[in-house]
Amino acid sequence: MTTNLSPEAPKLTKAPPSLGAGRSRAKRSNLIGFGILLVVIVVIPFVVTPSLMNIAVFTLIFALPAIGLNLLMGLAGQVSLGQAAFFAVGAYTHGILLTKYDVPGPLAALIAVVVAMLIALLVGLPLMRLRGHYLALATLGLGFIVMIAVRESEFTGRTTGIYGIERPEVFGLVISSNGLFFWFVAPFVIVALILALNLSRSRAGRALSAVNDSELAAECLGVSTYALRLKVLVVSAGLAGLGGVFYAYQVTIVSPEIANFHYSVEMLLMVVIGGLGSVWGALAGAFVVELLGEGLRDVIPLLIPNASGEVQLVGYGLVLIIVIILLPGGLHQAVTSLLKRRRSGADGGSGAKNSRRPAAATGSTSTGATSGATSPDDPGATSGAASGATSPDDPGATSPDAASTPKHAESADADADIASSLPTISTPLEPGEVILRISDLSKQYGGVTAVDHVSFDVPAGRILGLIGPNGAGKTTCFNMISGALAPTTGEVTFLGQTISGHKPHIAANRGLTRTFQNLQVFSSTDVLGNVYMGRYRLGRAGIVRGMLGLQGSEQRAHRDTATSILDAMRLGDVAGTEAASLPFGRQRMMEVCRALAAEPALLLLDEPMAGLSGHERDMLAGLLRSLRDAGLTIVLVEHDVAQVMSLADSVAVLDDGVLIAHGDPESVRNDPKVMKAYLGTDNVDEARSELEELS
Ligand SMILES: Nc1ncnc2c1ncn2[C@@H]1O[C@H](COP(=O)(O)OP(=O)(O)OP(=O)(O)O)[C@@H](O)[C@H]1O
Repeated sequence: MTTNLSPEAPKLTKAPPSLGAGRSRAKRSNLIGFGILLVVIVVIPFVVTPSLMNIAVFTLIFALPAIGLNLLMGLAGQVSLGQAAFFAVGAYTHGILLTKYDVPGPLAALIAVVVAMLIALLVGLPLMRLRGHYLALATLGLGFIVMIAVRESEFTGRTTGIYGIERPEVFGLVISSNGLFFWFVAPFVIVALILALNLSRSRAGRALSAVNDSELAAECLGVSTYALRLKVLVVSAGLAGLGGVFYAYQVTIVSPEIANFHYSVEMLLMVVIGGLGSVWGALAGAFVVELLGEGLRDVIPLLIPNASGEVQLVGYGLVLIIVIILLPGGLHQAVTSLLKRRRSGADGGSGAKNSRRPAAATGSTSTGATSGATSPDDPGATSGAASGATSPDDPGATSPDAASTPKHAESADADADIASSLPTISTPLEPGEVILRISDLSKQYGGVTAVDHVSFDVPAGRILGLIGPNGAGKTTCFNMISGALAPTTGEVTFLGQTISGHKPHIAANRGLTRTFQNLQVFSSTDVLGNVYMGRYRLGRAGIVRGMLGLQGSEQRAHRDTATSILDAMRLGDVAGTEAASLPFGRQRMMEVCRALAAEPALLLLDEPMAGLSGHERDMLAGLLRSLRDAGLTIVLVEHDVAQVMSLADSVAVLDDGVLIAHGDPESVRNDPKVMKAYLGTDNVDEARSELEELS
């Protein structure tokens, strides 16, 4: 059963974060980008015509809200249709403070940005708890509220707005010309670009990308989706507010129209044209939309005489549709595919032979989202992404024995030794003490009782096998333990604290990690990026540190650990490969690596052997034994009864949601109720011989 917590991410192609070889290439590209930008900024005021200068100034002004919106949509997966509201709040606050209260410009700007952020916080606090497109609807409403409020209020100048805003002064020099103003705004845009780039590469940025791939998996690794998204909304509004400040300076009049839906559509268009998730794309998109706006202003009156300004929206709408259809990854996709083609032409295709190189992270942005494969809009999508590797297109994947077994088969001893190369396990309990208590747990789906008043304890440092026929309620039980589902009745306590009814990150941050029956792969990143995400709960750097780029050493340490886990688990050769393109068996092993990277005290494994080759099964079984011996507690849902019986210290059996047996493997194997559940016969001798055959 797949549970997906987030149905709301947009389905546009998103620029993927790479943690493998593409990372240094991205750094180099950014440096080149900033070099070019600096030259352009210095040169433009000397070479362009006044009308182009005007476009250039508005490009920089609107790049700020566009960068913010891009963070919100591309990184946090939240669509906002009201970015103009925060822009307007910034512009109005700044204008009012300057003209009515004579507040110095820098202080007024700071207050304007803070006010925009506070309003975003107020809007986001209730909304970010909801799933779906509520933020889009609410922000759309917010735009109308701001527009009507300023239009109706005397304080904000009604329809006339706030006028008489003077151009800023820097060291006594009035920034009067467009060229000077362009240079005045440019440093702020550069800083915004740096902060946004840092954020998208940071621990928080990677977590948000992971949330967009699979909210459930990210939450189960300790990511608080709500808190992260709320913070990004606030940052995004701050950038919009800053854009509003410069807008107020530039036009010197702030009127209600700036909160108009029209501007929100423009900002949305900037993000989509630039490429969702691409920080540079937001700047490029701002330029294209400003240019387009200027063009449409000239063209529309020729085509439709007496057309109102609103008709321009039709033009934007058409461009939006064309871009979504023809270039879902926007300019970012166009540029990266071009560069990739040139690169592969330059090395005569030799790059493809290097399996450590990320196949898509460096260029192709299309894999996950164009197919919708990782969109949380589609609950089956992530497993689809995973199973994409098992499709008939990938024959190797459907026969994992052939595809996923490393050529150099290692000895069983070496397999069992893997555990010693993994992060140390620290369980705060003595072996045998209760680490997980399940009390009277039930789950009702309408008339279906998936789990029926189940109670059992899991002792620390042991492997508990949870078995049962199809539909017995095993996954539902797992989902309630990990927090993916709220129980109808009952309680789950982990390390003495109640975790049931809380979001999965609560249990995850206490040391409970899980894998999934239907794989939940973070398909927007590479294999290393997936395992790196397992380290999330052990990191400390938040959004601010991430934006300031002050988490390098923490990231390096986690990346090194993730690399050594992959090496230990014989996946080092695919560290830089796009995760969703791995054969099914290796994806499953990667999920196990990701879970182990979290250094859990309790590991829930949902059918970890499914789809593995014989060698991989043996390797995993050896690994689980070693991990148990090292102190890790494991709860294992598995259909391979023989494996469970040989691995588990105790076994719990569910049938039709009811716990029908719980004890050591031998007593469970001989329990008539278990035999009946599995084999449908009360005849103990007949059942026993059939069970023996099965084992
Ligand atoms: N979201 C849902 N809505 C309605 N019924 C559900 C839902 N999820 C699970 N069920 C039902 O609850 C029961 C238990 O399902 P669950 O997936 O937990 O079983 P399972 O033991 O994990 O099965 P399997 O081994 O086939 O994965 C089944 O009858 C299933 O149809």
